[in-house]
Amino acid sequence: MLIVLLLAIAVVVYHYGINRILGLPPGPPPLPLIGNMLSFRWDLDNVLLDWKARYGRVFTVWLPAPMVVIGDHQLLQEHVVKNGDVYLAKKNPEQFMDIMSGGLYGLVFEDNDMVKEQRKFAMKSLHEVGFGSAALEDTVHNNALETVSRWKKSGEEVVDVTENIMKSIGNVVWNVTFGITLDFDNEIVPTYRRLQQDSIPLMAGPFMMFIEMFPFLRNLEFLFGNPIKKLKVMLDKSNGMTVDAIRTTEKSFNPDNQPSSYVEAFLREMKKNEEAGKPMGNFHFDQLRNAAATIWGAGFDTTVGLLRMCCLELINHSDVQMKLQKEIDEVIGERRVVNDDQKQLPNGKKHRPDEAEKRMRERKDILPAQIMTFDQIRNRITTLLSQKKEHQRKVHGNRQRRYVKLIDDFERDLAEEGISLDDIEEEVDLERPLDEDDLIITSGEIYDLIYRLGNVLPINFLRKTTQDTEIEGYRIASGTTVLPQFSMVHADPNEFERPDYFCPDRHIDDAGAFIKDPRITPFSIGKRACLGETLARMEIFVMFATFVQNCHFTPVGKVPPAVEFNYGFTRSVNHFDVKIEPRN
Ligand code: HEM
Repeated sequence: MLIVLLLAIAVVVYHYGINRILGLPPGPPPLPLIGNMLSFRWDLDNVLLDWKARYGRVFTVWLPAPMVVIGDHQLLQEHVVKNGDVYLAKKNPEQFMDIMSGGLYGLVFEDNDMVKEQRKFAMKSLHEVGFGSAALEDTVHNNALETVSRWKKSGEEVVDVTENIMKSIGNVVWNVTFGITLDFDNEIVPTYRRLQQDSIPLMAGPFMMFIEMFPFLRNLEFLFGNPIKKLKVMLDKSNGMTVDAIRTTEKSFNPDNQPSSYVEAFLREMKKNEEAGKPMGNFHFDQLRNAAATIWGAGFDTTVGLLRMCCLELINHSDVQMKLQKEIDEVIGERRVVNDDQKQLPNGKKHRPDEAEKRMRERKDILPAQIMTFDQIRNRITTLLSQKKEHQRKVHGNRQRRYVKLIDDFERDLAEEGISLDDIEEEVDLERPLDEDDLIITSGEIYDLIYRLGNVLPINFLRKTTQDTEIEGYRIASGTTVLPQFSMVHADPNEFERPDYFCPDRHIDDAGAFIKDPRITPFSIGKRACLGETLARMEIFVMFATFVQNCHFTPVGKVPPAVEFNYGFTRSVNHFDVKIEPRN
């Protein structure tokens, strides 16, 4: 009787499809227990794009639990961005978090009830401790300079760029997280990275995916080679390092001072609650330890991986490297690279005199030679243009007109406010007009290579709908797991011609100007997008432009190493060596 019943259920499920029965969008038929796991590959986007072509812009995949996949630019904007609150919650990996953190804490997989509060606090604190500030940019630039000065001395030696990039980025993020300035050659950063790299294959392995669906498997881990026990040993070490760093910060922490790191901001909040006799709520030590570990972990390997990939691509595309060098020589020359080199001209709306004054006060200490008046800017642009060769004149002509127009608009806006240019001319930076529009090839390279093809997260974090909603006519019930797979857009041939092909020119228009592309969203979208975007964009630009300005990268042998990836939660290029010659 039971067999007949099971057979009848199987026939119904086969005939109607499990997705339809459960009210989910269509998708590849899943197998019992393992769903669509047989089709799983770490470079999942190509598999997902095939399914998108077959089943439509929204579809269901079982890996091994069911999830609704959205990998279409328009749909991501219409739903995940516009209905942000519906996609605010994560489908948290509870078993994994129990093993790693002892519960749902931190800033990626924290309990959904604390997301709004903790994100808001983190954003405020990170801004307070220096995101977007000249001081932090200075730290990044100093680390970039230390890196290139070591590379320049490498002579005939073969260089693994990872070591110094890792130290640079590690020092910056450690500083932002704990307020501790490490020696460039400290042991903490490499040890942490080793632990991170050794634990990722265990964390991202199929066993972890299955225990989320079948938690009882945790008791049978001995059958699978004790992955949890092995993982625990490494996690205890890295958690211990986080606790040690927090304790060091605590020793010098003074709640009356402006916090210099996320940990100090958190400690101040704890103290404030305690003094006001308020319950500690979510501002307790477990949350502090996990949030600090998240900022450190999320901000470290992602940026290191992308900068390594840049160096590898430079030796694979020597033509691009030459163009980048030429552009950086012309636009920046030998002066220090600043993040504002990639920003738009001040248009008078964002840069009111008080703000300009603040920015210039911050900058004056570090960039004394670069302050200029508007007249000097006009003169400089004119001189610059007159020196250009015929084929460059067209591009620069466009830019000159744009600069002069922007300056005129700025002047008019100020006049409306009763302020004259003379009042603020002292505060204008010579190099500000030499912006993203000038560093066209550099910006195109960063956009196409790092932001479109870089793809550090092969599978984005899963969300869980907070209320019933509808996508493409399908009713999506509250609590449904959704994968907002923005990287599918970057790899979609319907969006980008020959998407696998690295091509900075696709971001440059016919008039030679750089165009930002809203379809490229490497920091994800909606209300759970990356919290470190401001820092990451600055680090990448300042470091990368400083590398190109100072070093020439060549392959060790005749043939450059292949661009191949290793996968875990994150994706990064395999080990490679280069030779580096100094450029100045
Ligand atoms: C180039 C470097 C980076 C890239 C490409 C990157 C990308 C991402 C992506 C794709 C997410 C997932 C968003 C989602 O769930 O939809 C994320 C989350 C996050 N990132 Fe980044 N990130 C980078 C650097 C950083 C840095 C420097 C920090 C901090 C200093 C940081 C902190 C975080 C945090 C805290 C989250 C979790 C946000 C949440 O779940 O609410 N990231 N990042």
